[in-house]
Amino acid sequence: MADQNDKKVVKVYATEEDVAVSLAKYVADLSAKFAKERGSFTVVLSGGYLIDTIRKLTLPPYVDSVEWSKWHVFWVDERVVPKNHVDSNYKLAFDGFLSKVPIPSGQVSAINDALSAEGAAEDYQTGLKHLVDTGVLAKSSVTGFPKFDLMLLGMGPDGHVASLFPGHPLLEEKEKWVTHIMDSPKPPPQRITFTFPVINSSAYIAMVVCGPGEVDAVYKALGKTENPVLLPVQRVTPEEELKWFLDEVAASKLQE
Ligand SMILES: O=C(O)[C@H](O)[C@@H](O)[C@H](O)[C@H](O)COP(=O)(O)O
Repeated sequence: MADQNDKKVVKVYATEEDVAVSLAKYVADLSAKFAKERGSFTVVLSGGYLIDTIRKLTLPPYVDSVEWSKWHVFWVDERVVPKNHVDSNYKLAFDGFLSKVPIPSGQVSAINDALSAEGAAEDYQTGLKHLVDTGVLAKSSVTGFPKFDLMLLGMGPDGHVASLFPGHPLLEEKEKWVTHIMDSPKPPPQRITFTFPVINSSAYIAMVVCGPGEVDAVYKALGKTENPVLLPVQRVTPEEELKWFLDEVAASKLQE
């Protein structure tokens, strides 16, 4: 098996606008590749600024050229709140992205917001199993976990990804595909999240970080000094490629 570092690409763009332009092309190219190879494209979104950074996909040429009918959309994590709540990652993605592109609504897998955190995580996992059984969602021949085509992830200032926070026992989950957290240090406290075995079984991951908030975390994750304890983001190792999209501000400590 290739060294994980062979799969890591770090790209630094002058501005956030340049990141957005380049990210749209990356996503559109992968959409075309998987639509052709598999007949579907399974895309996982996170919350946070990521949704704003994929805005170019909602504009020409992509809004007209991407095969949106092949897309199946999921969330790497979701807050356990109603879908119309200001904290909902579904609402964030709907308002900023999904309402502007013609993805069939039946192919958008939101959490069931009528359930408890535990129930919603189980229900989401059951939905994923069904999609693996019907072949919409691939399965990793390496791990046996579902293999999403592309995850679009953001990172928090503490190096968290999804709702997997530094020092939290959920970092060690090895069996479940989707789990729940009742004590998220970032509000709101109740969330559901994909686990590392699922994140790391995906084919491609774009890690998108712009602006000043995560400068130290980017440096810890990608700088020359080794940390005694890995940040959650440093545990991210997809099967094909991990591509970091940084602007010069986020990468400023790396370039010192
Ligand atoms: O629900 C969440 O909290 C997000 O899905 C989370 O994974 C997010 O992507 C990072 O925390 C970065 O968030 P910011 O963009 O808000 O810094």
